[in-house]
Amino acid sequence: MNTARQQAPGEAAAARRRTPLDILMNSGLGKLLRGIGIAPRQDSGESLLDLADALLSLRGRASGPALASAFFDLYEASDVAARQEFLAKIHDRHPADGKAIDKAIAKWQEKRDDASALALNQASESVSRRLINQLNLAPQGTRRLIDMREDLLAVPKGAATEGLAALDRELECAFIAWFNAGFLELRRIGWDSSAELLERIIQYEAVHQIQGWEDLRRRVEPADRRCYGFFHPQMPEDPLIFVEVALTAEVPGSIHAIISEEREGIRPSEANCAIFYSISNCQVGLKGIPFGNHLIKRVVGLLKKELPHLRTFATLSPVPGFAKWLAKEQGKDADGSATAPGASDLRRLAARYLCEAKGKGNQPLDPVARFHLGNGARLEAIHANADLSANGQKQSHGVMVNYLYELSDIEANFFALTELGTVAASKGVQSLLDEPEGGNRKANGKKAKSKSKDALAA
Ligand SMILES: CC(C)(COP(=O)(O)OP(=O)(O)OC[C@H]1O[C@@H](n2cnc3c(N)ncnc32)[C@H](O)[C@@H]1OP(=O)(O)O)[C@@H](O)C(=O)NCCC(=O)NCCSC(=O)CC(=O)O
Repeated sequence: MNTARQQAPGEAAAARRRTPLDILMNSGLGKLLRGIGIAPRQDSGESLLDLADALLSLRGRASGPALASAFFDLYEASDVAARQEFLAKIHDRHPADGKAIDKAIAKWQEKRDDASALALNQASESVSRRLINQLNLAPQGTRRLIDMREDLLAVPKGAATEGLAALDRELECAFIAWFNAGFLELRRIGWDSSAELLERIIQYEAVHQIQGWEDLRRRVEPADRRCYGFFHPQMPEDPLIFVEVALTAEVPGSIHAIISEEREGIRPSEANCAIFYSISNCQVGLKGIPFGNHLIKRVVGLLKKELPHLRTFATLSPVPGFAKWLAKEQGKDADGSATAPGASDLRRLAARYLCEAKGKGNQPLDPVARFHLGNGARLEAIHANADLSANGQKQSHGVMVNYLYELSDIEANFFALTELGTVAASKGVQSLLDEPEGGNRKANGKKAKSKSKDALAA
């Protein structure tokens, strides 16, 4: 006998209209919340705050993960304004407990032992950090916290507050610990990887756009092509960062040689070089958590093991800030609309830009140079007409460069950059810098602050 009750007209629609908050409050958890005097209000920015309070007061109880899950259901069903309102208020809602800190300091001054040091540490732990740890217990908690930080980073600069900055610092600190490279899995991504993962690779590629499935296939399937990513156990089909590698006979001087449809493949046994030609961070919410350095070094290690005959590990990299810098040098609008000089002049100017132009903290101005040189690589070669795509022309007048990863030199290169402000550059690049001034160079008499490997070793 069918005992199912017929739904009255409109009942189904009413059920559909029930918000995640209604559902929560009608569940066992809702009863528990009411039992401890917490009754979230309907306005979702406020009810998120109420639910966060409940989570904090339920510390240590078995219902924590279920409540964390309910919190995220409500958070994700809220519009971006309500989500950001919650983020703006939550940190300030729970200021540090000054009395508890004073008491712990007094105890530390009296005893100066491990127990009082630990008590001081606990007393000064921010409530936001506790909340983050509680939320991480929800199903997919880490992934959902990353998305939450993406919301936080999207708050317009004008609306930034100290509370938001403090919450961001707490999230960043938690992520630095959870995404320590030691916990991450390095995996090869191939044509046989899941469709979900491959779709994400197309979406996340930030350097040389992937023009659909066939283009992707050319980058991950042939024996002389590799793609590797770092994965977190909670996000097995969603990479944190990935790098595309070409196995080649020689170090290439143009991107066409690597991604063109007509290129002729080689057998891995014939390859001398592993060329990193595209590395992309994937998760906006993990901004500031560095993975790239570890990824490149781990991939070099892996390839050396698999193909011990490989001699050269280098990149073929864009120079994204070059056209803008050149326009400024030439006194044109800083929109990159400078007239491009001839090829040899371009290489000389690019050498100056990469070795001498400095930004914040006296670091290389170009973001990609900052990344590779900061990893201890050496600026090896500069190529004109190397990226003829519209984007390549716009950002660097077609210039691309090779950074060389010579594992034995990495520490010295890094030291020279950070301690002396000196860019490690090959003899070829050095000679570009030494060419007499002319054309567009401003006569400022500045001496090149870069050294060849040999000069550094001397
Ligand atoms: C290169 C990275 C993996 C480095 O990651 P990090 O975590 O170390 O650094 P980050 O992401 O915080 O970036 C530092 C600052 O540089 C800026 N930045 C980074 N890449 C940029 C680019 N291509 N054009 C303009 N700005 C760029 C960031 O916005 C940020 O600015 P702010 O500090 O103001 O917020 C990543 O930045 C990234 O995915 N970039 C986009 C893709 C890219 O350019 N890849 C490198 C070129 S390919 C390549 O070189 C070959 C290869 O290696 O395979």
